[in-house]
Amino acid sequence: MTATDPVKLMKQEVGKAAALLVKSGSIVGLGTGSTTAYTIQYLGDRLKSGELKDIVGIPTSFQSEVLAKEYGVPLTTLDAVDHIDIAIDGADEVDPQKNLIKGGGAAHTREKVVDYLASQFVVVVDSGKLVDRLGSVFAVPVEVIPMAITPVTNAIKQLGGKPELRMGVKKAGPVITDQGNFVLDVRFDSIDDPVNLEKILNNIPGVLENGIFVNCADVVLVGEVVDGQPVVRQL
Ligand SMILES: O=C(CO)[C@H](O)[C@H](O)COP(=O)(O)O
Repeated sequence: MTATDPVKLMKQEVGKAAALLVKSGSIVGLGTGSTTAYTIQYLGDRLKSGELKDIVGIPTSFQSEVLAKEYGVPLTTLDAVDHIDIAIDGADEVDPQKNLIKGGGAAHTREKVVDYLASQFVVVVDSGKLVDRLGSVFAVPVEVIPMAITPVTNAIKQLGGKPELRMGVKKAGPVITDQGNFVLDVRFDSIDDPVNLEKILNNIPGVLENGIFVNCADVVLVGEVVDGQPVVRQL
């Protein structure tokens, strides 16, 4: 089925383009979000047609696990493999140095584990995700263990951030991550040094992981619509 909404169309094309990069016999990191949902679907299609064989996926969330099962992509765990050949994952912001903000789906902790382990990390985004500077549009998601939410909130305010507890949709109360934690979405006036900010945030006791991904992406595929037609280019 082909999407008609332009953003969905971009996500579909770029998700499919990334699925075509996967070779038979690969161990594949399966990202989270609406773009990688298309990747997982196309991986399943390629497996069903016999064009692709013997791949196993490592999911980065319950969402990607459920989708992989739905589309027939066999799964494994990090305990059973010694490497990941390729990881394909979305992002909420991408800067010109290929630094990312991730975690729109509150999956950034598992995503960071899988994406950093991969020999090749391919990012799939629609063109609306490209920014000159991280933090321009999207807040930085920070996963926090629940008992530390107050001191972590205070520490982030001391750093000049504006934290907001992420609330559930169709669920009363805060979002609970796949690990059972809370997420603070933190706005900063300007992120001048993402490398340093990533470390500083992770050094606050009670923080599990934040959504700044630096020096990690190998390839960024960008979906665009040109003259009404979806095209994919490499950043
Ligand atoms: O980081 C993520 C989930 O934690 C997603 O990859 C990111 O939010 C992009 O999602 P989408 O493809 O739906 O725009």
